[in-house]
Amino acid sequence: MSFGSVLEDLRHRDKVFDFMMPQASAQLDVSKGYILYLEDISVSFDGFKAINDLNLYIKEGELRCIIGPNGAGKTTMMDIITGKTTPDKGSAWFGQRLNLLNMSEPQIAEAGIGRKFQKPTVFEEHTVFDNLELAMAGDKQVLSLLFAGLSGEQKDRIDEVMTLIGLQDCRYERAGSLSHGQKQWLEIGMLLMQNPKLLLVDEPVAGMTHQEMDRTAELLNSLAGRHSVVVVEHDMDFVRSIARTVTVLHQGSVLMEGTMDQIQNDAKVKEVYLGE
Ligand SMILES: Nc1ncnc2c1ncn2[C@@H]1O[C@H](COP(=O)(O)OP(=O)(O)OP(=O)(O)O)[C@@H](O)[C@H]1O
Repeated sequence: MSFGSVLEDLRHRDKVFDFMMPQASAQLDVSKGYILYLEDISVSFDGFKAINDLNLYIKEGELRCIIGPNGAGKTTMMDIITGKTTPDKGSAWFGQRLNLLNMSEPQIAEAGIGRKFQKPTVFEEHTVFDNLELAMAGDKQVLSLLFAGLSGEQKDRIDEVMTLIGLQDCRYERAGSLSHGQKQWLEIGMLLMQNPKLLLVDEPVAGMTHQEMDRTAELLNSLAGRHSVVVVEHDMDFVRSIARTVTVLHQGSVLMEGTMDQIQNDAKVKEVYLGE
């Protein structure tokens, strides 16, 4: 990776700064087994209640899927967790000790909440390896990394993540030449370089082939346990293939939580969500 090309990217890509957060804070306390608590959260936009007394609890290490019709409040909920939107009322805690409503977006990222947006935003001109290297660097470390090179431990970490996301054979390929699915995995890998405790993933399989979807299901399943993962997804086959617990949002509140079978057989869900 050349110094000039990285500076060029830094000039043109605000997004790079998201990848340069230091690793998860030591303050996270999950001794009660839960990593996220959202309680009685409401938020209105111009008088319209996008989130309405929402309660949601995520256990440490769990993989949760959130579904719901358009406008149910899924994106707004993610925005509240990451500090982009401040609710009108309610509380949001990351573990027992970190009050998300008192933290800025960078502080929340630094504390260990990583978010993957729907559209992949990898550095197209850089290789897979370099993308992961850049993602690993803290904002003060990027220049020293360029000059001093990587330690053995850092190289091992990049290799580990590259294998996890299934791109070990593409390490020297330009990210721009990867398939859509591979770019999505690379971006998940870039998030993992920050070692987040909670990963929020927005519609990961939109636009993927069936094969890519299967691989993504495997990847997200393999992350659960070491990370807590919240996936917002519209594709029901995919949700069925990964989720143990599914939460249905409707009009800014939780309509139901349960297994996919329970949800698909629930009369309320059929009425409001499946339109039956
Ligand atoms: N900044 C905003 N200003 C005004 N209204 C907003 C704003 N953000 C969201 N909304 C409204 O709040 C409601 C919830 O939107 P949100 O995007 O959270 O839903 P969603 O479940 O993510 O939907 P989709 O599945 O379509 O992405 C929608 O009616 C939306 O129009």
